[in-house]
Amino acid sequence: MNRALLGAGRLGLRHLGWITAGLLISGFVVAADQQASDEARETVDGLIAQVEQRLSIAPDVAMAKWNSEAPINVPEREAQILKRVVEEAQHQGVDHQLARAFFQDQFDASKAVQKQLHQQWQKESQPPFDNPPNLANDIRPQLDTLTPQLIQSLSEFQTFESESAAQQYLEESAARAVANNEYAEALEIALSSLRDE
Ligand SMILES: O=C(O)C(=O)C[C@]1(C(=O)O)C=C[C@@H](O)C=C1
Repeated sequence: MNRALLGAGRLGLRHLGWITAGLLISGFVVAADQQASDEARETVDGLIAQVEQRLSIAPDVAMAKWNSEAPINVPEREAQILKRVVEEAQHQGVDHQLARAFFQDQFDASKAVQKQLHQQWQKESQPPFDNPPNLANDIRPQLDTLTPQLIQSLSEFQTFESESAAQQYLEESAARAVANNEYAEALEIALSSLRDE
């Protein structure tokens, strides 16, 4: 074998070594990913679905307030919810700072949807709606039902949040949900403290 051939052979072997190492490492990474996200996937998807469900109530809130001309921002109602959130979080062993930040995001997301719709209805000179949903009797009780369910999901999420594979899955799943939601910017707000973890 001449020198050139020998050199090419050595180079080939060296490359083969790197390629094999690369394949092995990526194989481990993929395997680790699957293992972690297998269990976390359901929790993450469940939590995102509940966040979307809560946000899907915001147009009803907007309709009720369009008719009643009540303010979009109601700090005393937010404070009342947050008080229960902190109590329930303590009860379920959820970090109350995360719970507070998460619920504040939900309020901010709802307000973003309400503002967007009110601006749109203003432009369209929308008259009051026929049979609007009732804020006190229908809508707020629906939101109150979701509160402990969201805290339960937050508690499950906390067991995975330090796993990078679960975070990565949350990132992918959240991006997908945002891309498919009519109120993308608001959903982005609603998921922001989870993605910061
Ligand atoms: O209950 C209302 O009035 C709402 O607008 C809903 C909601 C919430 O998401 O829970 C959002 C904004 C308000 O500041 C208070 C509460």
